[in-house]
Amino acid sequence: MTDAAADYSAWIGRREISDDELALAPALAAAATLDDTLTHFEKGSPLPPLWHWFYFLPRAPQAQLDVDGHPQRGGFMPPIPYPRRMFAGARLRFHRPLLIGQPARREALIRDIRQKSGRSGSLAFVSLLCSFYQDGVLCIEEEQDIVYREPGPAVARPRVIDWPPVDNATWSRIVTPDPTLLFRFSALTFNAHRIHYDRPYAVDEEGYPGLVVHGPLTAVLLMELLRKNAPRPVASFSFRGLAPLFDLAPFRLLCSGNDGRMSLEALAPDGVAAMSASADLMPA
Ligand SMILES: C/C(=C\C(=O)SCCNC(=O)CCNC(=O)[C@H](O)C(C)(C)COP(=O)(O)OP(=O)(O)OC[C@H]1O[C@@H](n2cnc3c(N)ncnc32)[C@H](O)[C@@H]1OP(=O)(O)O)C(=O)O
Repeated sequence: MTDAAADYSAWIGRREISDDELALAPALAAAATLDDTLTHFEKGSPLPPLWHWFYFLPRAPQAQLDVDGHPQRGGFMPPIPYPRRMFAGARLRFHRPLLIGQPARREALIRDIRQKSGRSGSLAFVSLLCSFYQDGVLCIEEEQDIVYREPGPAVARPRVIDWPPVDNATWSRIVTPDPTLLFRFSALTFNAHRIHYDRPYAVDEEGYPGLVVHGPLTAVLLMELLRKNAPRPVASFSFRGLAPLFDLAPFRLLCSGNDGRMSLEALAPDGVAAMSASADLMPA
């Protein structure tokens, strides 16, 4: 790989187009993984928000995977040399639901690449703008932040507290992130990143205390809490990963708000926020 201080401006503006038929099977597999036994899905059903992540899957041949399981950098993604890739966050606007069983298109654009200095060391953020179309109509706009970190000290195993009670106005859920859930989510997204299923790699190579929960999984679980309880569909959603979650202990999801402005959090087993998110519901 190249120098961390290298100029990656040639990657800004790069585009990648991916077409998919939005088959029924991935939606049924996602419903099983997310324990949704109530929603009936068939061809023509609207895809729940964020479930577009189960389509337009990466197609890098096995021979082109890097040691971490992601496609080698230097193709669509810039050849940033920091080895620790993480999904940092995203901001989405939902204009119209994608419909299952109909062709759709994803257009991805590298919008920005920024080098930053954080408490964990040097960071490089790649910001992707992804637009999703069906019948030529823009359905979803998503700005995604992928971060590459330099190696740092090993991350400590999380402390575990007893969860305090929540008030009646807050929707909450405790999630047990066991390896089967992480495996099924990796399979749904065709994400071969080894931190999510290869414990020796996650612990010995990347310094995590356990398997890492996918940021998009935590975001989907927060969105599911909203989808099952909110009175109206979600118009926009944004989230930021603050600290990794692991398969070592349950974590808690919280959602509260009013007038259609919702605040959401995923709390690590020690009670500290690991992801913060916000959502706006469609107007009444
Ligand atoms: C899928 C998939 C991979 C995954 O799912 S990995 C698991 C999910 N992701 C995570 O668990 C990430 C959790 N977050 C972190 O570990 C840390 O927040 C992070 C990203 C390493 C940064 O921590 P630092 O303490 O080093 O950073 P600072 O708080 O000091 O901030 C430094 C500057 O960076 C900006 N920044 C920090 N976090 C984010 C973020 N999540 N999104 C965007 N920007 C962020 C922060 O604002 C500071 O910027 P300034 O301009 O103010 O300097 C897969 O690989 O596909």
